[in-house]
Amino acid sequence: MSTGFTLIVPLKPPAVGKSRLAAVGPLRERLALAFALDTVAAALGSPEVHRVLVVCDDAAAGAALAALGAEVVPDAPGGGLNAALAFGAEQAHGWRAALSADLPALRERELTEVLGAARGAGRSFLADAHGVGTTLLAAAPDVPLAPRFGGPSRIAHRASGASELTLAAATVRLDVDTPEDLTAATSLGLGPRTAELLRCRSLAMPR
Ligand SMILES: Nc1nc2c(ncn2[C@@H]2O[C@H](COP(=O)(O)OP(=O)(O)OP(=O)(O)O)[C@@H](O)[C@H]2O)c(=O)[nH]1
Ligand SMILES: C=C(OP(=O)(O)O)C(=O)O
Repeated sequence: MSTGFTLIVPLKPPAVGKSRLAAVGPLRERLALAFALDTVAAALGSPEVHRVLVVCDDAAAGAALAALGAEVVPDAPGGGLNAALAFGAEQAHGWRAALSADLPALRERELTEVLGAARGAGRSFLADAHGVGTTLLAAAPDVPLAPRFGGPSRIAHRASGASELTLAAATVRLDVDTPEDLTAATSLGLGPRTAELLRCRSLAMPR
């Protein structure tokens, strides 16, 4: 069995996800997919990653992610984020980590460092850039992932006994929920698909 991680990446259908980005207008749906593509492409480049399993009900998004090399399974439980993650985790063995799909600045080197650090604990997590949520939750072989994402999940993961990872890893922490987060991710350096989409938008905008 490979010793690399299986990453479980949950993705809401882009047509309904990223609602807090409504202010960007009709580009929101394409941005949601571009974030996921940049996240998965960077993740697949990490030598710590053996497999990326995306849990998503949208056929077009699933096909685009599969073309990058991800495996895609439908969100069969349909019971929200933690149910989707638990379902994905059931289909993986060995080291597993849940990773948010909205990390458009993700750098493979930083993800590699975080996953390497996660091997020091049975179950561990990385808080988001705001220090409120979680972007990554990892578990050793035979340790249940027991995801508690959603809202103030940093405190929920701590309370559940997971160890908090303390690396800086700015690009792994920066999940984009709001236009302000998108500005912050742009400063860190966006992945190519998200950057291209924003470049086309700025060309289309009247000066
Ligand atoms: N498969 C699946 N993924 C989900 C579900 N809910 C959230 N996600 C994904 O989980 C990650 C974190 O979710 P959020 O940051 O809240 O994303 P979101 O729900 O698209 O954003 P908002 O509409 O602004 O709340 C993102 O990658 C989402 O696409 C779900 O019910 N099923
Ligand atoms: C799902 C989460 O967060 P958000 O909706 O803020 O991205 C989380 O951090 O657990």
